Amino acid sequence: MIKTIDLPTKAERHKRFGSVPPIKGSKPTDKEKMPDLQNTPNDFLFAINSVGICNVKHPVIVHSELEPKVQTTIATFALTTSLNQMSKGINMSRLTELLQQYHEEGFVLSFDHLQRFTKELAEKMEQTSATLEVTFPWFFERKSPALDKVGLMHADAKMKVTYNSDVDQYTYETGLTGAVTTLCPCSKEISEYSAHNQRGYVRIETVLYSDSVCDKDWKKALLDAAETNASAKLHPILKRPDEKLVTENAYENPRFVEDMVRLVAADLYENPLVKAFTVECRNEESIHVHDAIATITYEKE
Ligand SMILES: Nc1nc2c(ncn2[C@@H]2O[C@H](COP(=O)(O)OP(=O)(O)OP(=O)(O)O)[C@@H](O)[C@H]2O)c(=O)[nH]1
Repeated sequence: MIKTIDLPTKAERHKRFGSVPPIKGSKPTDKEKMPDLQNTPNDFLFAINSVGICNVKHPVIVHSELEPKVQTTIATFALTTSLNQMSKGINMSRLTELLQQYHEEGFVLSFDHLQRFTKELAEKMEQTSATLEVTFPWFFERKSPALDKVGLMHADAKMKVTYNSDVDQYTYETGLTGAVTTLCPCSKEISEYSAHNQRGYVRIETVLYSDSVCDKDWKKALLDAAETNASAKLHPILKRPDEKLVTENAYENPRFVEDMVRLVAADLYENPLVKAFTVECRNEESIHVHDAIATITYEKE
């Protein structure tokens, strides 16, 4: 049997919980009559390198060399501009206004689009430089090594584009963090049986040559650099024949964190798109409660 409660109306409930009617204010409600504090000129002591909004979640379309070739994913944006010393603030609403405009046109995360976006952003905000940074989970199909069982994996990808109107130039950065298996060479060497192994996280950040930004799938190149140098790849689905292969593969390719970052660095060095890079490997050690970590930063010029 349903119990009945004699509830007051919603308006009465709100009143009882403290809501009060709006006052008849004296300040203007028309946009034209409102003071524009952000655009009030004065000497505000310092120019600002970067001001804007971050942690903005938005759906985007991602193209990929791997299956699925087209996917919709949720990205996290940071949209910022520079600000000169004589302006109090930027017009922040214009940042999300532009994001909505691109969303309505179908926002594909290509360097082409991001390049257009940052230039429009700098113009719309009347500032010399604008930066768009976007991170998103990128999904790709992975087959099991023996039985070809297909499942979806993901890595965390990042794109960053900065436009500088003073020189009419862009900078392009990419990033990817992927998980791999690493098996300890020392443990393999000294033990009668087995070797400790763990999940390692490879984080790669790159600065690309401006003239090299093209249709090539940079995500796949960074994923390959991380995975093909590891003891073994991770898989969403493994049957017994697959598991045997993955286990043996890891044993055949032991890696310290130092080995990982050096080998990934060598692949990035050989990649003609990459001008500078940072590679970090962090192993969640299975024989410790702490992690092992190594980093290399390198500039080709
Ligand atoms: N500059 C600045 N704006 C903020 C800050 N915190 C909040 N705001 C935003 O400022 C918004 C007003 O946006 P503006 O773009 O300046 O509004 P507007 O001047 O009516 O917009 P335009 O017509 O495009 O010039 C509010 O909705 C707030 O979200 C802050 O710390 N700095």
